[in-house]
Amino acid sequence: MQYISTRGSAPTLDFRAATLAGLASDGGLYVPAVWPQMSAADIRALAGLDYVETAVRVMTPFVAGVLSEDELRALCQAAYGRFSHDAVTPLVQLDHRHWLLELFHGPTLAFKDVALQLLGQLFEKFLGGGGTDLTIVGATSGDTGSAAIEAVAGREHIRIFMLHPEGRVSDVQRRQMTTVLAPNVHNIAIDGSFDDAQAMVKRLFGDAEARSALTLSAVNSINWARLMAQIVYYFYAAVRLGAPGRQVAFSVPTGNFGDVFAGYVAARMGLPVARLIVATNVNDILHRALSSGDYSAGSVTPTATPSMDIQVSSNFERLLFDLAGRDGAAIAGMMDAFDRDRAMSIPADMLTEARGLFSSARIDGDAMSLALRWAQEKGGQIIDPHSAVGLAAARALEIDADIPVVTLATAHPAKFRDAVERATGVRPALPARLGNLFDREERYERLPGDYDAVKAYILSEVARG
Ligand SMILES: Cc1ncc(COP(=O)(O)O)c(C=O)c1O
Ligand SMILES: N[C@@H](CCOP(=O)(O)O)C(=O)O
Repeated sequence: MQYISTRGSAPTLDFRAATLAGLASDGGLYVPAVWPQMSAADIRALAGLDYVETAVRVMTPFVAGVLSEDELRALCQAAYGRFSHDAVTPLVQLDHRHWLLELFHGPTLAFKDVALQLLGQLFEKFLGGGGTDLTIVGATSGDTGSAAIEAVAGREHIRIFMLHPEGRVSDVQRRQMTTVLAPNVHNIAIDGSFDDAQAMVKRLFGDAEARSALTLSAVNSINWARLMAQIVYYFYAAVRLGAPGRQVAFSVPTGNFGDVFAGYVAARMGLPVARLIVATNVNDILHRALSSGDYSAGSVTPTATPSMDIQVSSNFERLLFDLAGRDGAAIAGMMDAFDRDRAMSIPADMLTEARGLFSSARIDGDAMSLALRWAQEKGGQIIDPHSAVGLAAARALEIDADIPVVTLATAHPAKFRDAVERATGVRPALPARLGNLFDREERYERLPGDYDAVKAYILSEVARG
């Protein structure tokens, strides 16, 4: 499989090179040159397979030419052997038509582990012979940070710098990052939003001085390998609910558009996805884009769902690329204009096509709390606020009654104990696997929301060795 950039002018790469590159050199995002296809028979054959075997069948075409099926299987076994549930991503039924897909049974209790545990293995495999020292620079609104740090802490040939918006992640999320004291881990709290942090990361990739001093890679969902691993659980869930003989709808709490884009890829590969519901909090750029074509970024409003406090959704570019007929030059033009104006209008024909599969809803704090209580009272589940945004959207939108609706439960409720307690009266206990999180020493650097200051810090830390 070859990978091409959404902006059309970066070199075409194989899976290994695309994974190590993270972001394309023209500022675009890598996508497979073609979407692999799974026939109804291929999908039917997934019935009864465990998570690892499902992962191998779904991901093999994406790694073709770089990893054999057996190599991929070994990496998946190592990655998913660290999950606390045998099913890796179990389905839980809430009522006659609503289901939760629990994606938080990995080491850091959020869906990010599903991809980042595998990405850690891939980095190790690709750098195994030594030679290259990789500098990973990432931005997090809370969950990617700890999952990425967990996946690479202590690994040789890798250094990670993780930027988070100071004061805008939960105390559990912050401590999951800042109490990892491995020498290759650098946490940076910036004065700004996740969007500011993400913009700095992307700018670094385009900075000639930084590129000559560092071999950069990415752990955010701008890295294709992140999304590839997330496609698997759409197949795993849908097959358990009757695919390919039955359509399934998914509701996805959305921020950077990575998780729901993985669902889009599953649909493009042949999975019978009736609808993908893009559920946003009040930072609703994606809801506005999909409902009215208005893709304009306002400022970020802090909410009880901090991981989704995002206004510039990187992976939306990957959808636009497909909607524009894979015209890289057109996307480069659109994205340049967006960078300049922080706003764009989605052309009507592209919007109509997107709406054939995507619906959207904006869920405010009250609706989120109501969904938390509904899950508690009707479904017997204490869920996290992000998952509640997805559930609220799933219940608000009309989907044919015979189609099961799966809400992606993206984080464990214990990561957001205060918000869950406010809505439900229940304070979720921290799972034992987090250990003595609140007794451990924290270490992080505080920096202004200034690109030059962040770049100087990264370059000086790398130079110190
Ligand atoms: C708990 C949680 N839910 C939902 C999201 C949104 O996912 P995405 O950014 O892939 O849209 C995130 C962060 O990305 C998250 O951490
Ligand atoms: N919600 C994320 C934000 C970064 O998204 P990513 O999926 O692109 O890494 C977080 O928790 O950090």
